Amino acid sequence: MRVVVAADNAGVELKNAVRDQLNADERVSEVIDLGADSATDDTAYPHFGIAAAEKVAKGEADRAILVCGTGIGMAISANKVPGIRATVAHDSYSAERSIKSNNCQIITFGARVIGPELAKKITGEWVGYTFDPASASAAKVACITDYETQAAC
Ligand SMILES: O=C[C@H](O)[C@H](O)COP(=O)(O)O
Repeated sequence: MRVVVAADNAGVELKNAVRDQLNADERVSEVIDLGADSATDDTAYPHFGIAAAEKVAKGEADRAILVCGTGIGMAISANKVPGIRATVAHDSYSAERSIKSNNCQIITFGARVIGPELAKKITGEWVGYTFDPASASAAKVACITDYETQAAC
């Protein structure tokens, strides 16, 4: 699994902690860090969120974890990229269902909301989940995709 990580200045520290854990996870083949590299980088979160989501949408990565102050701005930004399903996931159950129900490629964390230990725990669990295209959830996700591509659903 290839995972992109990115954060704005509010999320740099948590992003780095998540990145380091992903790098140590043998289930993860590649971690692509798009920055920010420093809390002094004041590039706004949409630039990071959109860049990360585009990498996933292009097939250059499988998933992404994005961090800002709340996780909300990153989720909104990533969801503007066609084909991307992103959500804030500050608890284990939501992170699990983001994959199993919604086939989300991206979860986001708010560094002002969640602590590093819980974020790392959720990250480890999240890597282990896969979406079942034969599940009853698949048609529901397909409805979203159909809307996005302007087909009826
Ligand atoms: O969703 C936005 C993020 O939380 C960001 O880190 C902070 O945004 P703000 O400076 O506009 O509050």
